[in-house]
Amino acid sequence: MTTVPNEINAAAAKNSATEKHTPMMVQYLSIKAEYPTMLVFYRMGDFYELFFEDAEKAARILGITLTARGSSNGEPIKMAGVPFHSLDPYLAKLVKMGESCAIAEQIGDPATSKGPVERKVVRVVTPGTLTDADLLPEKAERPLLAVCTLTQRKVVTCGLAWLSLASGALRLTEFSGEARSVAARLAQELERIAPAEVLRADCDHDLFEDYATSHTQHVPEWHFDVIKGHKSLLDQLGVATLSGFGADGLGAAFGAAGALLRYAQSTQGRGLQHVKSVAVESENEFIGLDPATRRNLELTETIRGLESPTLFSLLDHCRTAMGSRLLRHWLHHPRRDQAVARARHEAIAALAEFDATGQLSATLAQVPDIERITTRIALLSARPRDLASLRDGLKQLPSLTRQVARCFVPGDTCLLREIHDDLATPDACLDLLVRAVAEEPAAMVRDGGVFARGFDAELDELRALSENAGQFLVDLEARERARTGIANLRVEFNKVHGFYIEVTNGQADKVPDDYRRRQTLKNCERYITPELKAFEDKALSAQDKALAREKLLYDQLLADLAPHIACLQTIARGLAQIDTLVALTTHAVQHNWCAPQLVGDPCLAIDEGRHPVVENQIERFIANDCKLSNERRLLLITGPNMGGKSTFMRQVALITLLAYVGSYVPATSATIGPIDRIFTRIGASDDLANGRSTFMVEMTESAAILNGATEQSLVLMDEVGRGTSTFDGLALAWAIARHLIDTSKSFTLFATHYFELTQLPENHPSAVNVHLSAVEHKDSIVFLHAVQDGPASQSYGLQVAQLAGVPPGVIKAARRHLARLESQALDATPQLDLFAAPSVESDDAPEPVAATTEPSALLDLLSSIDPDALTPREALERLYELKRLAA
Ligand SMILES: Nc1ncnc2c1ncn2[C@@H]1O[C@H](COP(=O)(O)OP(=O)(O)OP(=O)(O)O)[C@@H](O)[C@H]1O
Repeated sequence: MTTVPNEINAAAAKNSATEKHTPMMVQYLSIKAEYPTMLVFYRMGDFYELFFEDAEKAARILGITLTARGSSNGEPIKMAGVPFHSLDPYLAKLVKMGESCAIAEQIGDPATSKGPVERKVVRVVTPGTLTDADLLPEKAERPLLAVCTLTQRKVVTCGLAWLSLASGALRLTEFSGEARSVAARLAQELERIAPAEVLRADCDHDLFEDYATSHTQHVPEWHFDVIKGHKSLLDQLGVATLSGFGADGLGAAFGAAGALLRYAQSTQGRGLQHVKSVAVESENEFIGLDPATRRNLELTETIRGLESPTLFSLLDHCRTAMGSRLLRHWLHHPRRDQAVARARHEAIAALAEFDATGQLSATLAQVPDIERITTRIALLSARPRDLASLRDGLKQLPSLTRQVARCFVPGDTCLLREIHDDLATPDACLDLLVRAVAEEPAAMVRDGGVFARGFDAELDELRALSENAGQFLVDLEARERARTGIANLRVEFNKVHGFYIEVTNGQADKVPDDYRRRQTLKNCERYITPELKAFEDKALSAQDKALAREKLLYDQLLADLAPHIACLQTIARGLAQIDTLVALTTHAVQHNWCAPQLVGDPCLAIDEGRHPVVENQIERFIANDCKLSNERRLLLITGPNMGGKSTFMRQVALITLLAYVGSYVPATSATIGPIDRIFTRIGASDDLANGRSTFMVEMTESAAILNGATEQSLVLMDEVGRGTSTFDGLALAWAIARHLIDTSKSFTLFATHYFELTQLPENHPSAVNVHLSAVEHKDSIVFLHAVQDGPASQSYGLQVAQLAGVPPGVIKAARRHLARLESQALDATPQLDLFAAPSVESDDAPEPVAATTEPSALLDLLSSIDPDALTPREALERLYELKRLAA
């Protein structure tokens, strides 16, 4: 984390640091004092150099050589540099590591400068304010987020403002409560928004304890002033009131917006003319997904942090980066409003029915990232090739709208119609681009050749002058050869000496008087004539003038495109939506997914559901039903390890999520009622970085579920309680399940290895036992992966261990120990028999299962067994015998 000192500190640092330094170092240090937290790249000739600690840090991160160059103030100057033409890949790497960089260019003229050439920071690159195509990931946003907290009578209000500078999307939200709950919500929001950079007031500490992963900038508290923030939002959006954006009544969020806009503008060195609207997100807009759930469901990242296989990598058939980014956003932001999802389902149905995906995909593949190009136009950083590809992309719009129009009835109001209207060709903008930009322009304006012929008469004239040079030189060469009689005379040009006539030494006596010597080489002399000199002046200045003219025209072109920014943003939005819908349709059609029905009554009825990612990875996936309703709210899922419990639970959550995202789902039918949150407590993982053990993580996540789950929540609980001792774990699992049934009344899938819990349904009719089936075959076990009614009959733990390759000796010892444990369990109370009643004191805990057999019969049998003489199979048979006696 870094701190920006106030101006006074910066000035003091500057004064003391600049004593006894060389003039160049004085200049460097004064620039550095203005950007104390950033790596300063200082332009020197063909290199950008970093000095002192910056050099050490850059050398470490970038793997470049650290050298020393002379000394300043008695200290050797540590230095590391990168060539100017390959700056961007280095910046990309630094920004990825969370560093911010300031690029200081030479802006003075070396010829007229006394002392070091004047330098100025012309570009600031920070993780959350990137717009460069080379520095940004194509398929993800890198938002900048500001957090403002206000406390009044122990109630904390937390306002968030976040901006994706590359797209211009600005969003606000606000929430309040007691400090602890606000901190938890903040952690949740930070996980959802995943900012690349966070701005916070330098005095604001408490709420951030849990969250230190993204790059944090501390800025002065007064940047978060609520009234000033409100004013800067009004100015930014060019409106007199924010009511139209649903932002009435916000406070802290305005403070955050103020700090955010100030910071974003300062990094760009200019206003943000593409940020013209703001969206206010309310707490209940989206289906709540806590950080653990986002991770467990592997939406965009696997639990191990890989990019695939995830739900996103599976569905991302998008042909544009805009579509991929929107798909990623949709997956993390399913809306509670069923109408939004339903509109998308209808669009998918229409695209599939009219078989429109193939053609649309092919056309979309020709479309560039119009969203980001538009932003670069707004920030005046668009390159000539951006404009050429924008032009070519806009030319695809008529074909796209024709294809979309096939899929709805004229007069219909539907999502496809809205998209169709968004994709109307912006004729004036396209016409300007077609007229202005050369078919294949140079990469940089400074190289010339950006504008099309016929766009500007003056430019065409200047170009003609330098282009006609070729013919003039050919003619001149012929004329001079004839005049002098020197057959091998040549007229040529080089960058250092300009135009010249070259005559070999053998012909020197034929050189006329008006030839002036320009350069002497070993075998020849080079001359200039008054005629050639006059031509040279004209041609070279025409070239310079043409370049200057192109630069001027380019600035003008960007200014002329500015009024089209809003319209281009609308087009980008339409393109992203149609691309995402086409991708979802493509997957649905290829994998036989169905349209889910979203209904008002509480229910979750899935027929033949599959796990979208796993079904793609294995040959024969067994489809399973899941039925939940008012009367059937909790499924207790038992079954062997590896039986498919986690897969089943995750698939139910993913199908629910996909339905609300607006996608089709992997099932033959799915009817789903209102859902407000999805909670998951799956798998045990240590969070050692935050000092929390497996069990602590498990209980923290369980606590969040018990406190947050409602009747409309979907809760997945996988083996809760296994992180502690058997009795503690069992007791906790029992009590948690009961709370979910009686108090939360959520739709719950509860997988457990504690067979005692399978007795819950006896006293709680809304709980139901199901199990994943398996059969024993010879000495091994075959998983059927089918969900069936009733509890599992046994757990097959040892068989699974054997399958996993645990050495036979260990398995044998485990069998012996198991037999011993089970015989002890028959003797002792409380018993360890996994089918016996729990030792939990509970008003409705089931009665202990009474042993109906005389203990002596059991003991007799037990004492007759010589465990060492038994084969594993015989041991198991004895075990069953014992159990039969005990039943
Ligand atoms: N419905 C299914 N059809 C086919 N294969 C499946 C199915 N469900 C799961 N599998 C396969 O079984 C493997 C184990 O599944 P899963 O992890 O869900 O089991 P589990 O019961 O949760 O095990 P544990 O109790 O050890 O966590 C999966 O990796 C998958 O390959």
